[in-house]
Amino acid sequence: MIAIAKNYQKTPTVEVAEEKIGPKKGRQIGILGGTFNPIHLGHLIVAEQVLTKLHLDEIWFIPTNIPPLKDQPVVSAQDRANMLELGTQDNPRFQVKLFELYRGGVSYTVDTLRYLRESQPENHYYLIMGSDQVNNLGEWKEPTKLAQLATLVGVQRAGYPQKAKLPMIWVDVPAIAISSSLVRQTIAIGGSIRYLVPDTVRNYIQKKGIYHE
Ligand SMILES: Nc1ncnc2c1ncn2[C@@H]1O[C@H](COP(=O)(O)OP(=O)(O)OP(=O)(O)O)[C@@H](O)[C@H]1O
Ligand SMILES: O=C(O)c1ccc[n+]([C@@H]2O[C@H](COP(=O)([O-])O)[C@@H](O)[C@H]2O)c1
Repeated sequence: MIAIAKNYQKTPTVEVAEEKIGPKKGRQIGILGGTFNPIHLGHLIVAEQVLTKLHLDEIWFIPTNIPPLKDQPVVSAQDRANMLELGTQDNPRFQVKLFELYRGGVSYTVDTLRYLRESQPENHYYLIMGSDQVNNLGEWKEPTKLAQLATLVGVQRAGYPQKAKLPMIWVDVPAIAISSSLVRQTIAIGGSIRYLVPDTVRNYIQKKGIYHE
Protein backbone atom coordinates (compact mmCIF):
# COMPACT_ATOMS: atom_id res chain seq x y z
CA MET A 1 0.00 0.00 0.00
CA ILE A 2 1.09 3.53 -0.67
CA ALA A 3 2.76 5.22 2.31
CA ILE A 4 1.90 8.81 3.10
CA ALA A 5 5.37 9.85 4.30
CA LYS A 6 6.40 13.40 5.14
CA ASN A 7 8.99 13.94 2.41
CA TYR A 8 7.31 16.98 0.91
CA GLN A 9 9.35 20.16 0.81
CA LYS A 10 7.38 23.17 1.90
CA THR A 11 5.88 25.24 -0.88
CA PRO A 12 8.51 27.86 -1.71
CA THR A 13 7.55 31.43 -1.00
CA VAL A 14 9.47 32.62 -4.07
CA GLU A 15 7.01 33.73 -6.71
CA VAL A 16 7.41 31.87 -10.00
CA ALA A 17 8.11 34.43 -12.70
CA GLU A 18 4.99 35.24 -14.67
CA GLU A 19 5.55 34.19 -18.22
CA LYS A 20 3.49 33.08 -21.13
CA ILE A 21 3.48 29.35 -21.78
CA GLY A 22 6.28 29.21 -24.34
CA PRO A 23 7.82 26.40 -26.37
CA LYS A 24 6.97 23.11 -24.74
CA LYS A 25 10.36 21.82 -23.57
CA GLY A 26 11.05 18.89 -21.23
CA ARG A 27 8.52 16.34 -20.07
CA GLN A 28 4.86 17.04 -20.75
CA ILE A 29 2.91 16.29 -17.57
CA GLY A 30 -0.89 16.21 -17.25
CA ILE A 31 -2.15 17.03 -13.75
CA LEU A 32 -5.49 15.58 -12.67
CA GLY A 33 -6.32 16.82 -9.19
CA GLY A 34 -9.34 15.55 -7.34
CA THR A 35 -10.78 14.31 -4.11
CA PHE A 36 -10.91 10.82 -5.66
CA ASN A 37 -13.52 9.70 -3.17
CA PRO A 38 -13.18 7.17 -4.78
CA ILE A 39 -11.38 7.09 -8.15
CA HIS A 40 -13.76 5.87 -10.89
CA LEU A 41 -13.76 4.95 -14.58
CA GLY A 42 -14.61 8.56 -15.57
CA HIS A 43 -11.26 9.75 -14.13
CA LEU A 44 -9.34 7.00 -15.91
CA ILE A 45 -11.02 7.58 -19.28
CA VAL A 46 -10.33 11.33 -19.06
CA ALA A 47 -6.69 10.71 -18.11
CA GLU A 48 -6.03 8.23 -20.92
CA GLN A 49 -7.77 10.35 -23.58
CA VAL A 50 -5.85 13.51 -22.63
CA LEU A 51 -2.56 11.60 -22.33
CA THR A 52 -2.84 10.14 -25.81
CA LYS A 53 -4.56 13.01 -27.65
CA LEU A 54 -2.10 15.66 -26.38
CA HIS A 55 0.89 13.26 -26.62
CA LEU A 56 1.83 13.77 -22.97
CA ASP A 57 4.49 11.75 -21.16
CA GLU A 58 2.58 11.11 -17.93
CA ILE A 59 -0.57 11.92 -16.01
CA TRP A 60 -0.09 12.75 -12.34
CA PHE A 61 -3.11 12.04 -10.14
CA ILE A 62 -2.97 14.40 -7.14
CA PRO A 63 -5.46 13.70 -4.33
CA THR A 64 -6.55 16.73 -2.28
CA ASN A 65 -5.96 16.95 1.44
CA ILE A 66 -8.83 19.33 2.28
CA PRO A 67 -10.83 20.12 -0.88
CA PRO A 68 -11.30 23.92 -1.16
CA LEU A 69 -14.97 23.90 -2.15
CA LYS A 70 -16.29 20.53 -0.98
CA ASP A 71 -16.94 18.94 2.39
CA GLN A 72 -14.02 16.99 3.82
CA PRO A 73 -14.48 13.32 2.84
CA VAL A 74 -15.43 10.93 5.62
CA VAL A 75 -13.09 8.31 4.14
CA SER A 76 -9.45 8.81 5.18
CA ALA A 77 -6.79 10.32 2.92
CA GLN A 78 -4.91 7.03 3.27
CA ASP A 79 -7.87 5.07 1.87
CA ARG A 80 -8.35 7.55 -0.99
CA ALA A 81 -4.62 7.33 -1.82
CA ASN A 82 -4.63 3.54 -1.62
CA MET A 83 -7.61 3.32 -4.00
CA LEU A 84 -5.95 5.76 -6.37
CA GLU A 85 -2.79 3.65 -6.38
CA LEU A 86 -4.78 0.44 -6.97
CA GLY A 87 -6.86 2.03 -9.73
CA THR A 88 -3.91 3.42 -11.69
CA GLN A 89 -1.20 0.83 -11.15
CA ASP A 90 -1.73 -1.05 -14.43
CA ASN A 91 -0.78 2.03 -16.48
CA PRO A 92 2.93 2.91 -16.31
CA ARG A 93 2.19 6.46 -17.50
CA PHE A 94 -0.18 7.11 -14.60
CA GLN A 95 1.52 8.30 -11.40
CA VAL A 96 0.00 9.08 -8.01
CA LYS A 97 1.62 12.12 -6.38
CA LEU A 98 0.87 12.97 -2.77
CA PHE A 99 2.14 16.56 -2.71
CA GLU A 100 -1.13 17.95 -1.35
CA LEU A 101 -1.47 15.32 1.38
CA TYR A 102 2.10 16.03 2.55
CA ARG A 103 1.51 19.79 2.49
CA GLY A 104 -1.64 19.48 4.59
CA GLY A 105 -4.30 22.17 4.95
CA VAL A 106 -6.59 23.27 2.15
CA SER A 107 -5.40 22.07 -1.26
CA TYR A 108 -5.33 25.12 -3.48
CA THR A 109 -4.24 24.19 -6.98
CA VAL A 110 -2.28 27.40 -7.52
CA ASP A 111 -0.04 26.47 -4.55
CA THR A 112 0.60 23.03 -6.02
CA LEU A 113 1.45 24.43 -9.46
CA ARG A 114 3.80 27.00 -7.92
CA TYR A 115 5.54 24.19 -6.01
CA LEU A 116 5.85 22.07 -9.16
CA ARG A 117 7.15 24.94 -11.28
CA GLU A 118 9.73 25.73 -8.60
CA SER A 119 10.82 22.17 -7.75
CA GLN A 120 10.60 20.60 -11.22
CA PRO A 121 10.87 23.49 -13.69
CA GLU A 122 12.04 21.19 -16.47
CA ASN A 123 8.47 19.88 -16.93
CA HIS A 124 5.60 21.54 -18.77
CA TYR A 125 2.31 21.15 -16.91
CA TYR A 126 -1.22 20.70 -18.27
CA LEU A 127 -3.97 21.20 -15.69
CA ILE A 128 -6.90 18.92 -16.60
CA MET A 129 -10.42 19.78 -15.44
CA GLY A 130 -13.94 18.56 -16.13
CA SER A 131 -16.35 21.22 -17.41
CA ASP A 132 -17.99 21.34 -13.94
CA GLN A 133 -14.69 22.66 -12.55
CA VAL A 134 -14.02 24.92 -15.53
CA ASN A 135 -17.38 26.63 -15.02
CA ASN A 136 -16.51 27.17 -11.36
CA LEU A 137 -13.00 28.59 -11.88
CA GLY A 138 -14.16 32.05 -10.75
CA GLU A 139 -14.47 30.60 -7.22
CA TRP A 140 -10.89 29.27 -7.18
CA LYS A 141 -7.86 30.92 -5.56
CA GLU A 142 -6.01 33.10 -8.10
CA PRO A 143 -7.71 31.64 -11.19
CA THR A 144 -5.83 33.77 -13.74
CA LYS A 145 -2.50 32.69 -12.24
CA LEU A 146 -3.34 29.07 -13.04
CA ALA A 147 -3.20 29.82 -16.76
CA GLN A 148 0.26 31.37 -16.32
CA LEU A 149 1.64 28.34 -14.51
CA ALA A 150 0.12 25.61 -16.70
CA THR A 151 -1.76 25.02 -19.92
CA LEU A 152 -5.41 24.58 -18.95
CA VAL A 153 -7.15 21.57 -20.45
CA GLY A 154 -10.92 21.15 -20.30
CA VAL A 155 -12.92 17.99 -20.89
CA GLN A 156 -16.67 17.94 -21.35
CA ARG A 157 -18.59 16.47 -18.42
CA ALA A 158 -22.16 15.31 -18.93
CA GLY A 159 -24.60 17.96 -17.63
CA TYR A 160 -22.08 20.85 -17.57
CA PRO A 161 -21.98 22.86 -20.84
CA GLN A 162 -18.63 24.60 -21.42
CA LYS A 163 -18.41 28.20 -20.18
CA ALA A 164 -14.64 28.86 -20.12
CA LYS A 165 -13.48 32.39 -19.32
CA LEU A 166 -9.75 31.59 -19.43
CA PRO A 167 -7.75 30.40 -22.46
CA MET A 168 -7.77 26.61 -22.56
CA ILE A 169 -7.50 23.57 -24.78
CA TRP A 170 -10.59 21.36 -25.00
CA VAL A 171 -10.02 17.63 -25.50
CA ASP A 172 -12.84 15.43 -26.78
CA VAL A 173 -13.60 12.64 -24.35
CA PRO A 174 -16.57 10.24 -24.50
CA ALA A 175 -19.15 11.65 -22.07
CA ILE A 176 -19.24 9.28 -19.10
CA ALA A 177 -21.78 10.27 -16.45
CA ILE A 178 -19.93 8.52 -13.62
CA SER A 179 -19.06 10.53 -10.52
CA SER A 180 -17.66 9.65 -7.11
CA SER A 181 -21.01 10.73 -5.62
CA LEU A 182 -22.79 8.21 -7.83
CA VAL A 183 -20.38 5.48 -6.68
CA ARG A 184 -20.90 6.37 -3.00
CA GLN A 185 -24.70 6.56 -3.36
CA THR A 186 -24.78 3.23 -5.22
CA ILE A 187 -22.81 1.52 -2.44
CA ALA A 188 -25.01 3.09 0.24
CA ILE A 189 -28.15 1.55 -1.27
CA GLY A 190 -26.49 -1.83 -1.83
CA GLY A 191 -26.20 -1.48 -5.61
CA SER A 192 -23.45 -2.74 -7.90
CA ILE A 193 -20.35 -0.62 -8.61
CA ARG A 194 -18.92 -3.20 -10.98
CA TYR A 195 -17.70 -1.35 -14.11
CA LEU A 196 -18.07 2.02 -12.36
CA VAL A 197 -14.70 1.63 -10.63
CA PRO A 198 -11.71 -0.65 -11.40
CA ASP A 199 -12.08 -4.14 -9.94
CA THR A 200 -9.08 -3.57 -7.69
CA VAL A 201 -10.86 -0.55 -6.17
CA ARG A 202 -14.16 -2.41 -5.88
CA ASN A 203 -12.40 -5.23 -4.00
CA TYR A 204 -10.71 -2.72 -1.66
CA ILE A 205 -14.04 -1.01 -0.90
CA GLN A 206 -15.70 -4.36 -0.22
CA LYS A 207 -12.83 -5.65 1.95
CA LYS A 208 -12.66 -2.47 4.07
CA GLY A 209 -16.42 -1.93 4.15
CA ILE A 210 -16.09 1.75 3.31
CA TYR A 211 -18.98 3.88 2.03
CA HIS A 212 -21.55 1.50 3.52
CA GLU A 213 -23.92 3.51 5.72
N1 LIG B 1 -17.07 11.50 -15.50
C1 LIG B 1 -16.23 12.52 -15.62
N2 LIG B 1 -16.04 13.13 -16.81
C2 LIG B 1 -15.19 14.19 -16.94
N3 LIG B 1 -14.46 14.70 -15.92
C3 LIG B 1 -14.60 14.14 -14.71
C4 LIG B 1 -15.48 13.03 -14.50
N4 LIG B 1 -15.41 12.68 -13.18
C5 LIG B 1 -14.55 13.53 -12.61
N5 LIG B 1 -14.06 14.40 -13.51
C6 LIG B 1 -13.09 15.47 -13.26
O1 LIG B 1 -12.02 14.91 -12.49
C7 LIG B 1 -11.56 15.86 -11.53
C8 LIG B 1 -11.60 15.27 -10.12
O2 LIG B 1 -12.94 14.92 -9.82
P1 LIG B 1 -13.40 14.45 -8.37
O3 LIG B 1 -12.34 13.58 -7.76
O4 LIG B 1 -13.84 15.60 -7.59
O5 LIG B 1 -14.59 13.46 -8.76
P2 LIG B 1 -16.15 13.70 -8.84
O6 LIG B 1 -16.69 12.51 -9.54
O7 LIG B 1 -16.47 15.04 -9.43
O8 LIG B 1 -16.53 13.68 -7.29
P3 LIG B 1 -17.92 13.98 -6.52
O9 LIG B 1 -19.03 13.26 -7.23
O10 LIG B 1 -17.63 13.46 -5.15
O11 LIG B 1 -18.11 15.47 -6.56
C9 LIG B 1 -12.41 17.12 -11.72
O12 LIG B 1 -11.75 18.00 -12.60
C10 LIG B 1 -13.67 16.58 -12.40
O13 LIG B 1 -14.30 17.57 -13.19
O1 LIG C 1 -7.52 26.10 -5.95
C1 LIG C 1 -8.74 26.23 -5.74
O2 LIG C 1 -9.24 27.27 -5.29
C2 LIG C 1 -9.64 25.04 -6.05
C3 LIG C 1 -11.01 25.11 -5.87
C4 LIG C 1 -11.79 23.98 -6.16
C5 LIG C 1 -11.18 22.83 -6.62
N1 LIG C 1 -9.82 22.81 -6.79
C6 LIG C 1 -9.15 21.59 -7.25
O3 LIG C 1 -9.90 20.95 -8.26
C7 LIG C 1 -9.72 19.54 -8.15
C8 LIG C 1 -11.09 18.89 -8.06
O4 LIG C 1 -11.67 19.34 -6.86
P1 LIG C 1 -12.88 18.58 -6.15
O5 LIG C 1 -13.10 19.32 -4.89
O6 LIG C 1 -14.01 18.69 -7.13
O7 LIG C 1 -12.45 17.17 -5.96
C9 LIG C 1 -8.85 19.33 -6.91
O8 LIG C 1 -7.52 19.17 -7.33
C10 LIG C 1 -9.01 20.59 -6.13
O9 LIG C 1 -7.89 20.91 -5.33
C11 LIG C 1 -9.07 23.87 -6.52
